[in-house]
Amino acid sequence: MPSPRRNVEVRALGASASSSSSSSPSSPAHGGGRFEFQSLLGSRAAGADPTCARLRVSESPVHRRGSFPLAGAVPSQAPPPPLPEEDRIDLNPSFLGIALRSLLAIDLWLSKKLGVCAGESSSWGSVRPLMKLLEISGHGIPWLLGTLYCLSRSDSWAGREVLMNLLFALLLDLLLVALLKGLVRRRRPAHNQMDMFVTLSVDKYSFPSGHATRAALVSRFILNHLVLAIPLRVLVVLWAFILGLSRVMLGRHNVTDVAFGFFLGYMQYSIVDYCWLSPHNAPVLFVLWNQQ
Ligand SMILES: CC(C)=CCC/C(C)=C/CC/C(C)=C/COP(=O)(O)O
Repeated sequence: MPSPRRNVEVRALGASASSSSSSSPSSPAHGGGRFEFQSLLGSRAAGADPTCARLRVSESPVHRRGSFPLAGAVPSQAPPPPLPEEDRIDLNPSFLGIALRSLLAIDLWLSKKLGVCAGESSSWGSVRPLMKLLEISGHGIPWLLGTLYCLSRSDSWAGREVLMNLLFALLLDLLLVALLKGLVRRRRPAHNQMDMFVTLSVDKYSFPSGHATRAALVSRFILNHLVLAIPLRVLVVLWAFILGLSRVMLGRHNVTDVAFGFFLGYMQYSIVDYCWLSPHNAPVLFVLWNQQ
């Protein structure tokens, strides 16, 4: 008794097609089996989904009798009946899907290549301690404690206003990064050693890089609110860039985590600037702080 055969169709959006009606299942050109692409234009009459071309996997060359060692064990004589709609698996390899997959593959490959300080035995393992020092320079705790300390020492309204907004920026950053990490749940690269200085539970995830968001946010904040000589301004930008690069070199992140982190941090500053806290729009905050 012939074993029941489950047909699976792979839908390819926009794939070029040849109508199934024009090819015989047993024609020599098809080796007795059949690749069935139903054209976007040509298969409406056959009741096909007009947005999809279909490849019947069970009849693909690898399933053809004799074309694969195991396939010969299951004789197939009659062409299969038409597929019910619910038996199809939509893989939908759209152009966007293919582009994203390719970007992801490049991202993983490049990140692995750049992860030269991921372990002591890595090719640049000797600079790992320096990278970890850089890591602490962009960590949330020193920035939060430093800002609180400066706030407590500040004796001018203008200084307090800037520092209050920096505190707001740092807290907003922590919140947004935690939210995104929890939503996206992208794992850190396999070559990462989880030996980071104080982390939150969401920090087991890598997208986006919290260090990169902070680096972009803080450096844009400093450049806009501190009067610095040009060499110092260059140093601030360099610090942010090298901190981002060090995340990939340490194996903590993939390149896209850091790139998106820079973008997010940059945008976060725009939010902070837009909602700028001042004694006029948030008097309670300033009065409360003054009473401390
Ligand atoms: C007020 C409060 C919740 C402070 C928490 C500060 C803290 C532990 C931040 C975590 C910073 C961190 C390890 C971020 C991870 O950075 P990635 O670049 O590895 O994403």
